[in-house]
Amino acid sequence: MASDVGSIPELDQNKYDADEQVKVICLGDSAVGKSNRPQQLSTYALTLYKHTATIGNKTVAVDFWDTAGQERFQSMHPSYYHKAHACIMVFDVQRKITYKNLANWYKELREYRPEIPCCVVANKIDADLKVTQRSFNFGKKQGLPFYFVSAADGTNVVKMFREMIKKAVDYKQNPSDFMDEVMQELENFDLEKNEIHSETDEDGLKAESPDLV
Ligand SMILES: Nc1nc2c(ncn2[C@@H]2O[C@H](COP(=O)(O)OP(=O)(O)OP(=O)(O)O)[C@@H](O)[C@H]2O)c(=O)[nH]1
Ligand SMILES: [Mg+2]
Repeated sequence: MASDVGSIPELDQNKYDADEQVKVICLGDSAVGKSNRPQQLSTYALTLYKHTATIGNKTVAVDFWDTAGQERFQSMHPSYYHKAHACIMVFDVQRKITYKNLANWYKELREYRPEIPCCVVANKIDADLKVTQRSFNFGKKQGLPFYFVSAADGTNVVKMFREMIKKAVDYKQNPSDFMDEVMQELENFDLEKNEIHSETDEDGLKAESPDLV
């Protein structure tokens, strides 16, 4: 599924001067289709997909974090959750156990990231379109957005990713978790500091000037 992000027309990998930068993580059992790749040996525990999206008039650099293998232990390393701004939880509509396990993934997510936006994705609907008539209440109970998706034929993938990127940006700019508020304050502070430096440079007062160092 994550590899499909590359086909989003608004995404342009060459834009690096983004206005905002967010981290989005994927959670879910093995083989639900998080990476949408034919079965392969899990050589790397982590794959990072870097993309640039245009949301409104802003360019957003997105780091999509995807796992391979680690989720078989039913738990992720804390660094996976660190500073994530949104989470996409995936299950396979063909395998009930992957739906049941969402509760465990969600519990772990909330231990590390109590407030970030999260959604539930029912993947592989191409295998049996009838499933879209069924209701999967886990997401509803938690008040999470829900998407029927096929990573194989692309149904709803772009829509879901775009909506989650937007939510990630909104969250980053307006965090409801205290530590995240502090992080955002620090980032703004750094930005202001850099602006002051570049203004100073334009005035010809360079940092290497001996009396300023
Ligand atoms: N029919 C169908 N098959 C899919 C879809 N998405 C993924 N698959 C297949 O499901 C299998 C598992 O997909 P992966 O993307 O490797 O699953 P994963 O969740 O990344 O698995 P791990 O990397 O082991 O955690 C592969 O054989 C994919 O081709 C889909 O939307 N429809
Ligand atoms: Mg994978």
